[in-house]
Amino acid sequence: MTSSAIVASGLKKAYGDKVVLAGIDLDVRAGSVFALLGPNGAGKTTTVNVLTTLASADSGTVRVAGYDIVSDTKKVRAAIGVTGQFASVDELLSGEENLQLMADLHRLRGSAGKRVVRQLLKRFDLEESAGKLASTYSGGMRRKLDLAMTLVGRPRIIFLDEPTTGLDPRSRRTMWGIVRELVADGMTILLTTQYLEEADQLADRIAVLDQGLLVAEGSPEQLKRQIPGGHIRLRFAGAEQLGAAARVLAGSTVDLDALVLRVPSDGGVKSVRAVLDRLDEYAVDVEEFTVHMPDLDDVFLALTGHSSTEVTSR
Ligand SMILES: Nc1ncnc2c1ncn2[C@@H]1O[C@H](COP(=O)(O)OP(=O)(O)OP(=O)(O)O)[C@@H](O)[C@H]1O
Repeated sequence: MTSSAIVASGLKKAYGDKVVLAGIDLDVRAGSVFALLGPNGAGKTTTVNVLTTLASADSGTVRVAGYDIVSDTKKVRAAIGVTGQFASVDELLSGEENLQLMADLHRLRGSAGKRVVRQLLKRFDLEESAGKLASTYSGGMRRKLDLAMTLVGRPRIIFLDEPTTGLDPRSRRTMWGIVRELVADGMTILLTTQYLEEADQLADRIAVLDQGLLVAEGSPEQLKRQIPGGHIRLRFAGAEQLGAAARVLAGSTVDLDALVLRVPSDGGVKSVRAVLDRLDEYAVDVEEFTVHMPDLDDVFLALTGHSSTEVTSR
């Protein structure tokens, strides 16, 4: 039997006239990663704030770790960890001091506290910088420290609000590795993200949030099936070259005005090479070449009929 770590039903919230959550239902299985995917302003942070008891909903019910967030707030708080977009790291303390502070807050006294701090510094590869002020840390290090601080309390459920926004690709991959380890340890993770790739990489289930409503929910595979695949975009110097390319590349679509040809592709080296080889074989010259993988915009266009940046008034 699988149990639910988070169950939300009919969540609504408005700030004045502005409806931010318009009736959200969620069911997050224990031990899984659930991604809430949406553009800026979709309501991701507000959802996390409500689920973590930081903000109250206007209506709807939520149970987290089996407890009602309104009548059992303390028990909910004891079961969860929250890592936000604006880290709770104290810049004027060292990494080690920040962790020690959390250990003190969780009443892990003496050697027990020191042991936890040491273990977390090691696990997050922060030992070398343990004594340095957090203000000197890079964005990636700060996120790691923030997450490490969350883990001091041994939460069963972790909320990660945009854990990799603003990080370079390498730090992003490190963070993904950490998330996978946490799940392997049996934790439940609800993360919010603006990146389809991140949700795809990490999540068992993805819910797409658009203007306070869930417009789709499913496994990454189910969701991607609804989205047009990747393609290679080729731009030519003239209509003649464009026409020649269109004749030799099966399944391509022509944009005559832009002198552009779109060729369906998974973006992999093999399929890219096959396209270039074919053009070479027929001596067709290409002006510009880009590989396009589906992103949040493609998801939104496919699911909602509008782009992720297009704001419509409710
Ligand atoms: N305290 C508040 N008062 C008024 N409006 C708010 C408040 N908090 C959020 N909003 C509005 O609610 C909407 C949703 O915000 P929210 O932060 O939940 O979105 P988000 O999906 O997390 O976006 P982001 O990626 O930018 O954090 C936005 O239009 C925002 O301006």
